[in-house]
Amino acid sequence: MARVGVLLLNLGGPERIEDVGPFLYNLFSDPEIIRLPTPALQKPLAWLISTLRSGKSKEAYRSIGGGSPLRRITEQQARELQSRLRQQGVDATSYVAMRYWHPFTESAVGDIKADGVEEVVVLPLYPHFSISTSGSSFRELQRLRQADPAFRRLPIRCIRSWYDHPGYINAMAGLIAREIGNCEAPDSAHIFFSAHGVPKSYVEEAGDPYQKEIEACAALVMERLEQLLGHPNPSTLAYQSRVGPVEWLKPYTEDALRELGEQGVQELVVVPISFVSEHIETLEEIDIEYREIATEAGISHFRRVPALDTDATFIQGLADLVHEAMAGPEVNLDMAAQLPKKVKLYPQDKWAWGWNNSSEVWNGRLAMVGFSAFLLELLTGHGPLHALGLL
Ligand SMILES: C=CC1=C(C)c2cc3[nH]c(cc4nc(cc5[nH]c(cc1n2)c(C)c5CCC(=O)O)C(CCC(=O)O)=C4C)c(C)c3C=C
Ligand SMILES: [Fe+2]
Ligand SMILES: [Fe+2]
Repeated sequence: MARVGVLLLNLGGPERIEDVGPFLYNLFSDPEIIRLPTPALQKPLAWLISTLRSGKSKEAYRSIGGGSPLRRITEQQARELQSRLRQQGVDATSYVAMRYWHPFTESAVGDIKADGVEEVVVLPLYPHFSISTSGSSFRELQRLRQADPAFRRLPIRCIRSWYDHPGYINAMAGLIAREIGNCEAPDSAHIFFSAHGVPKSYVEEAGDPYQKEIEACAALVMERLEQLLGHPNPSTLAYQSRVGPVEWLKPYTEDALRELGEQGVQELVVVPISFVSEHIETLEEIDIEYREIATEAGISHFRRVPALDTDATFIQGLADLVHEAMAGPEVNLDMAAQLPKKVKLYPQDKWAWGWNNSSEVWNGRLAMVGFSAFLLELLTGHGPLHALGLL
């Protein structure tokens, strides 16, 4: 029997307050999170944004006990999945690969090689594919594989997304049904799916399938829930956690909550749909910020369905996914990261006159150069603006 390494991908989170700044710097250094036309500006901008954001982020992490529980929960999921697979006769060892904090992807790959694993199943702990999450981790793994012949030789089977897998859908519907059971009026409780957002351009310009997968997933969960409860409930899907000035997927969670309040909704059951573990966005953003907004909007009963964490049906669902991947063909990282349509992922370089893609790119580049020069002058205290007496 082959020794199988099950590589679980996740985002990672700061474990202590001092980690918040460096964690944010790693996150914003990733071109899959902020896409700049000029790669040389990625690191300076990551430094600037992480410095500006870290106060707000630190406050949020302080309010949930000083750090993210993501590593602890992901490692627990990994242990439970490993023992489930071993009980089912698979010689499996699970590994956790975080994208922006410890244990980093590189160290998980080092452990896989040291343990003499013979084949790898890559399982993102994101049910829905997004360029910014699974896509980014697949690319990171691709870079490591290209640089390392020993890793490249290992057969690899990647699971791209699993938003419609019965194990996951059943587990989600089961948790929601339990929460509905605690409601004052179970038949009319409003189910509110709050998914993590992404910038709208990811979907409309880069062809990110994330929104489609979220919508299909919410519909499947509602279908299964109706079977479990024996009645339909009203539902809403909205997107949370917007960062920065650009437009993200809509409706935004805060706006949808206010609208439901205006419509007279009294009892809300919030479902964190794109997350499979508790973390800052569930514990702080939903439980504290959105609860406050909902209460102000007149929603008197605000309940939140817990994240799946180590729910037994969910862990069995993950084990099924691994079995199915092992029985199927090799799926390499390129295949897993592929987008359905190639739109303007990296903007064109060729110059063309007029108000078009190319002029937008050059406007962007010139603005970035100007902005960096301004930043440099602010930091050093020397430059043309000082010479002119403007700074
Ligand atoms: C499906 C899940 C996620 C998507 C999609 C996603 C996209 C995305 N996120 C940011 C910016 C930030 N994300 C942060 C933390 C964070 N995000 C996710 C999940 C998704 N992100 C997780 C699991 C975590 C870690 C949470 C923890 O407990 O530590 C943060 C840091 C926290 C904060 O300051 O709010 C930022 C910033 C962008 C820009 C983006 C899409 C482009
Ligand atoms: Fe995020
Ligand atoms: Fe957030």
